[in-house]
Amino acid sequence: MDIDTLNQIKNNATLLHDNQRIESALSCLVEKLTLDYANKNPIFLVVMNGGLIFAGQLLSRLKFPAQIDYCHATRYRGNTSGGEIGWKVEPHMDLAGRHVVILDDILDEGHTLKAIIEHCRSRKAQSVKTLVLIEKIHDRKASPGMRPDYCELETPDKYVFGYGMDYNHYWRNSDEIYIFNPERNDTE
Ligand SMILES: O=P(O)(O)OC[C@H]1O[C@H](OP(=O)(O)OP(=O)(O)O)[C@H](O)[C@@H]1O
Ligand code: HPA
Repeated sequence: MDIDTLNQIKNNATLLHDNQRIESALSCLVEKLTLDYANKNPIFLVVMNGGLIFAGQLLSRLKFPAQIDYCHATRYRGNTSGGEIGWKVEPHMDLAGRHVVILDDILDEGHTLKAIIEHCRSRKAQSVKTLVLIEKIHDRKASPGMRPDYCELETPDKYVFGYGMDYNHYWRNSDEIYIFNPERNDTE
């Protein structure tokens, strides 16, 4: 995609959460995680690539000891609708007996988190919780009623990008979250 088109995608998008809103969501999450994990020696398992920005901004604010690992499972591959989940990198650390918090950018249909939760349980984690920046509201969840354990932001059932979430592999670097407007672009 050329640079003009990519700039147009962002100019034609609708701002959903500005940086101030995201910062206050991060502050709430820091409070909750501190209450729940300060004495638990947790592992934050970051789901690449989408969890990268959120993890960097959030985890550096935590004032208690924690370990960070990552994994990479993908099902969108730059598209705006998901396919089969594929593991690219499994968690490296020994999860047995540990409190694991899976950190990702978005819970959309939830197939990604569901697969990672099952993986952590199969490796005998003592507890497994989910922490996402944003939750998409619709009734197509991988398990009916599936919700993240920690999350402060919501989006309607639209494709969103920014703050780790990509449009066609771009714009993860935006510090705000936007709704993609397909009708204003001739890309899809
Ligand atoms: O709830 P779901 O419907 O499963 O979708 C959420 C997942 O999709 C995105 O990852 P993607 O597959 O695009 O990989 P990426 O992070 O490498 O872009 C996002 O980062 C989540 O991990
Ligand atoms: O709305 C989305 N935006 C970016 N990545 C995603 N992965 C699942 N849903 C989305």
